[in-house]
Amino acid sequence: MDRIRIRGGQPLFGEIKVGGAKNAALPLMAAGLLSDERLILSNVPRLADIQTMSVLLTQHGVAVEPVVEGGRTLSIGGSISCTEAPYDIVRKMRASVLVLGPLLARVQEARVSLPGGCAIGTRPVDLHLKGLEQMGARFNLANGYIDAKVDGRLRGATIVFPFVSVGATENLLMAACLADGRTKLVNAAREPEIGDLAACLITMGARIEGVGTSTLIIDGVERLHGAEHVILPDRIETGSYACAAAISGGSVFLRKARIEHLGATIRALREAGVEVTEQSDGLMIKRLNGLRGVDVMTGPYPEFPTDMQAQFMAVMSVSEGASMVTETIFENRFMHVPELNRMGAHINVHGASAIVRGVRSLSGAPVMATDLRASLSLILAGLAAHGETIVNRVYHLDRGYEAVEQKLAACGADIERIPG
Ligand SMILES: CC(=O)N[C@H]1[C@@H](OP(=O)(O)OP(=O)(O)OC[C@H]2O[C@@H](n3ccc(=O)[nH]c3=O)[C@H](O)[C@@H]2O)O[C@H](CO)[C@@H](O)[C@@H]1O
Ligand SMILES: C=C(OP(=O)(O)O)C(=O)O
Repeated sequence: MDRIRIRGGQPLFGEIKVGGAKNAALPLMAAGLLSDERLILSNVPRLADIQTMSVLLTQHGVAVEPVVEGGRTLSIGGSISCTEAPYDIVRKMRASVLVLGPLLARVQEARVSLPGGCAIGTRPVDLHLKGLEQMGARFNLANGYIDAKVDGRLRGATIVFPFVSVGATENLLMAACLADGRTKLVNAAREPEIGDLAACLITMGARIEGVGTSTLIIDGVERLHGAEHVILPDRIETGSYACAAAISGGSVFLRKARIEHLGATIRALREAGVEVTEQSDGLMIKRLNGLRGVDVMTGPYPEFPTDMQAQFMAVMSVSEGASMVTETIFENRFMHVPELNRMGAHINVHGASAIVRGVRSLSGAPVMATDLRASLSLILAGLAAHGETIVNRVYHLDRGYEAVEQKLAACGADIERIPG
């Protein structure tokens, strides 16, 4: 297994290009199941999760091919010959469940492995299933699989989500595009990745209103056609590298970063003493003086993203004063805390909140990455720490960050991958 070695203490200067958003690319690829015609997606990041979704779509019989060998544009298309999403693929990536809505809408049946929990929480899919049931789907849960069927087309329905779910909103939005009649999704998630998915579906011929709001109205059509779509830049990758500049000091230009998707993250960084300036084609992040503790609470967009919580906590661990970091989305997303504490951080967890008392410096140590964003928080701590940090279990990182060690090294970080 690969590891990442960091020798901390170097300020970062330079430029990092932000890639396409993983959490937009995955549902967009699943949307490729909604039409026989080709969906051409560009700005696709090179990530393990994208590879997993490609394998899954191929398993359904759909061709996923780069338009130019080695390029970042994928062509997805073809008829569906198999409706099973097997355990061996779904266990690698929970977002695999996003094929359920499109398969039911397109071919009226699906057999999808239940995703189960992961390191950050139990993560059920009950809202996905309840919504699809309201649209006429029938489910049988047995042997770890969701067996789903619908007689004829899915039917439009009014679905009121009891709380905000990104995945359930995406699954039902895609299903509703080919349903018979009008679907109303109330209390829908408003993450920019959902706006990106809706924009692509509209280009494919879907009729969707309310994009960007918490009520989506979809008038089903009989078929969708091919389209070309450019995936939006990854706001979590952007925020993660902004935290790298913050924790290391220096100044880094994040090319392609879009300020409008980063409101809560940028507010927190600015409050902590980081300078964030919008420039043409990106954001300049500078940290010239010390950092201050800031309280943050995660929540659905536009609130502070749970996917930035671990990285921001690493920054808080070396900021002056105390800060309180509250996690409201996932019940177990503090797995990075004991690892940060092993590096000299002073963090106590009380229920859903972590009290971070800033320390003057961290010290390098061997640490274990437990999930995707926790991995990056340990890399950030390593950048600020004295001495050497080795981050183990880098496969989590590879799910969602492309060439992280190369991007940071290009800005002066002493970081390398040690092949395992
Ligand atoms: C591939 C992708 O885009 N992943 C993102 C997506 O995950 P994902 O779509 O899985 O997250 P959700 O928004 O659905 O989850 C929010 C909360 O709702 C709960 N829940 C969800 C569905 C359901 O049927 N029942 C239920 O109880 C979850 O356990 C969690 O506590 O949004 C999360 C919240 O912003 C992000 O952290 C993930 O990076
Ligand atoms: C939690 C994440 O992804 P997933 O929902 O795919 O586990 C993430 O991107 O931080």
